[in-house]
Amino acid sequence: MKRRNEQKNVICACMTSTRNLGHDGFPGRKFTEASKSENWSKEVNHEDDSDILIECRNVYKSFGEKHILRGVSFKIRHGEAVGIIGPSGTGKSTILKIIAGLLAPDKGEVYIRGRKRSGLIGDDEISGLRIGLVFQSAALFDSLTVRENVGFLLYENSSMSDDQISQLVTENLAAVGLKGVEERLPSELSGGMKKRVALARSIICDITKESIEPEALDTMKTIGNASLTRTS
Ligand SMILES: Nc1ncnc2c1ncn2[C@@H]1O[C@H](COP(=O)(O)OP(=O)(O)OP(=O)(O)O)[C@@H](O)[C@H]1O
Repeated sequence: MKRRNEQKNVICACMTSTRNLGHDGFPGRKFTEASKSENWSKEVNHEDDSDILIECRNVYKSFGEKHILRGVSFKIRHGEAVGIIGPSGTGKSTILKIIAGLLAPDKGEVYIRGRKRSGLIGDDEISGLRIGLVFQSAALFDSLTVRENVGFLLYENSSMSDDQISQLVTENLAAVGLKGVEERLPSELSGGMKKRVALARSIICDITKESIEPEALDTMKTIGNASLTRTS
């Protein structure tokens, strides 16, 4: 994954070798020395906290008797791209859902750009935090073409013409390395291509946010299972 723009920041949850972090001039930082979430707090000390975009403080989350997150604390700074690494079922997606406001923590706090997230994503007071999601399952609409999936929000909620939307869709697909797939159905794509289509859908929301109703943006953010969160 390469950073295209200094203003974009990406957090991802994945199962990948730690050696992939920090390559290609890409600032990687490892939270986890072990899979347990209580070890996620290890991080480099910075003197200046003014560039913190996302901060989790002592976050706890259980599902019934399963204590998944036990005091997770970390800060993510402007310009950083951070991978959360760990075995399946250790809570990577759970912490992303909490950051994005799809789940509430049992205890602890999440700050986005210094603002405490005290509710879920649909709450008025936190609208406009501009967190985009790409879902683990891609969460594409099976019966819609790639063009319709990526432009979904715009077709439904903007005043843009079909031609304008179409052009934006093509540009955003090209930005994620996909060309000539606009008229395909999701079933005709590989798993990786589906993920990139989902990423294009997330990016298009950000680029065109001025022309979209705020409530529609919130709706778009809540579909599916998050594996990657992007803020700008
Ligand atoms: N809504 C839920 N209800 C009950 N249990 C849940 C719920 N969501 C997640 N869990 C449980 O919490 C644990 C952590 O799930 P999570 O999806 O965060 O793991 P993960 O680290 O992202 O896993 P993977 O790498 O396999 O995607 C798992 O045991 C899962 O079964």
